[in-house]
Amino acid sequence: MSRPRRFLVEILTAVALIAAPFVLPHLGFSPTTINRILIWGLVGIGFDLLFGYTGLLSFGQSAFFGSGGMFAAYLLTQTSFTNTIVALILGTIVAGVIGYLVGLVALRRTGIYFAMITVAIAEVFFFVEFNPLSAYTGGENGLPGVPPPNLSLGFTSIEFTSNLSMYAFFAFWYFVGLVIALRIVRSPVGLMLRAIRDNPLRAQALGHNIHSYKLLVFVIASMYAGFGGGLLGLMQGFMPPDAFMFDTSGQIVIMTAIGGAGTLFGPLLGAAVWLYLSDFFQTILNLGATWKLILGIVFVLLVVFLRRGLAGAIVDLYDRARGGKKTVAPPIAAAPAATASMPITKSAMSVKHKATASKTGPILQASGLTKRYGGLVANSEIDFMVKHGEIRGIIGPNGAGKTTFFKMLTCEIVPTSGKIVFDGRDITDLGVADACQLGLTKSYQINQLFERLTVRQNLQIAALGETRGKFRPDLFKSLSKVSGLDAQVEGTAALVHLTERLDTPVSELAYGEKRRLEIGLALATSPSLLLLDEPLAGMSTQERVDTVALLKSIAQGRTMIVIDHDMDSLFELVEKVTVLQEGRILVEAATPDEIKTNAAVQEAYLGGVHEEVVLV
Ligand SMILES: Nc1ncnc2c1ncn2[C@@H]1O[C@H](COP(=O)(O)OP(=O)(O)OP(=O)(O)O)[C@@H](O)[C@H]1O
Repeated sequence: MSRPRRFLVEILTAVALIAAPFVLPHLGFSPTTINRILIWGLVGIGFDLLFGYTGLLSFGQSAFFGSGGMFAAYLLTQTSFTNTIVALILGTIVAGVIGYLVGLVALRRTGIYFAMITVAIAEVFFFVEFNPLSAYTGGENGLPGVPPPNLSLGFTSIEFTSNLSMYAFFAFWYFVGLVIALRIVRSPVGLMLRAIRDNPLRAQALGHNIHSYKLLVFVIASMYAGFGGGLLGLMQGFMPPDAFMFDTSGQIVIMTAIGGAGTLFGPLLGAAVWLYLSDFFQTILNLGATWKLILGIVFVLLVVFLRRGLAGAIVDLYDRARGGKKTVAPPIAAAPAATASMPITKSAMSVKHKATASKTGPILQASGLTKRYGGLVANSEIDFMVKHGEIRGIIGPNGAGKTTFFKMLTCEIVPTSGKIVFDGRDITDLGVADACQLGLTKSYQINQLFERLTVRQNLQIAALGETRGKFRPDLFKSLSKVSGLDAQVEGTAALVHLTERLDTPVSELAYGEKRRLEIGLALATSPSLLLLDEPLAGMSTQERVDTVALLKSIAQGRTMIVIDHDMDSLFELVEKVTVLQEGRILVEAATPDEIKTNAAVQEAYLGGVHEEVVLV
């Protein structure tokens, strides 16, 4: 992409920021409202990274907004400190440190529990500000006398006192905040945040430390809030105590919901509408106390009718004006299925396997593996071994414990007792991300994809675990500059015959394609041992034939364990088969022919009918 096109968003934003103070007053915006919009827009960028991109709904932003703002205001009013920019930065750091400590606690839970913890934290900070720390925060009086922004150049100092100069100061920082956020969302970390939003469990199973990424974005959002709090003090010449109020957190959520989450610009648009309407109802229409009621109704209408917020509605309008959304993908019928005759392309051959300590002998050994759920024994005393280069099948009636066994092998669940050794290393107590990093991963019985992202982004998420390890805070690195990523993604797409669909959103794929992508995600992590849990589940007859052909091509030079109920297809693929029944091993490592005539297996499947049957 050419440089101007790559920076189009930044350029358009800069132009809009320059034009705003000349255009908005004609639309009824007061200078103070315009500055407030920038402050809320900036705080909202951090909140959008947390909520819109990562899916973490926090009601605790007031704690960081207040802490950062109060710290900067305290420095500027109660000490001899005069440099407003350094005070802002120090306030931002304080908010970040507090965000880190709060995040350590709050991020231990997810969903509604996380949201509730942040509500409680906001209330705790409000109390602390008013009581134990009132000597520093001014209690209910706040901190008056905050100087206007200034810029010390050594030989001279510029003061931003007029409306326009203060706007320029705030607009500059909004722009800096936006550019930083754009870099973040275009980095590998940005993609990881979206992966966590869409499917945190799969992101973890692909080798990523999702807790660290969540903590990182929580701290970033706290810093944006802290910086915004500092700007509020400078704008008003007074740091108000209500910055800590729960209402502050609520406003950020409301503005982001109106403007559109996951857009970065949504909070700015939301703040513009929200603050404009507040002013309009109170000062122009003189609605008295009823203005809040009307504003509430407007909020409900906006959120109900503009599901993707104002930013989403603008994008939809733009698409419509251009004659509908362009689909990059060919129609589903044109997407090639995998066939036995399809050659493995050069790029597919380049998909890596992780190196193992040895190349022969056992790669995986489980001994005495048991899993109990209360009184139910899902797996009991399983001894199991797979050698390098082997393709092993696992069969067993429904509820035999096959999936539970896979979950223990990939460290997704902890065994009640027993031991798992992978490539000479005891992995029994490791987590699923560590197991994946070592080269042991699985594809799921029920698709676990990142539905809102494209096929390319899905494969990138998987491949990033391999190229970057469990966690790397490379916030400012472009995704396109991660070495080896494109080759791994394109190679894997070729291997699972999804090259044509790389830029198609997963939600638009056919079922068979999704199953192939499910396998592709596991392959893109470069596993040295690949586990496939019912890869043929839910497929039509033709799709099964195609997928078996695909699995045969994938199996070349790999070590794999495959669970499936379709024995005809499985027996075509594997060399040895293990049979599970009621959580125990019934037959260990027999050939498909031995399995077909094994009386115990027939009894397990047919419940005691002792005749030779063809198992299907
Ligand atoms: N999280 C859980 N809590 C309680 N019981 C569980 C849990 N997961 C699995 N089980 C039980 O453990 C037993 C084995 O389940 P599992 O899913 O491993 O069997 P399976 O052989 O994979 O079955 P299927 O072929 O139908 O997928 C079943 O009785 C199941 O109900």
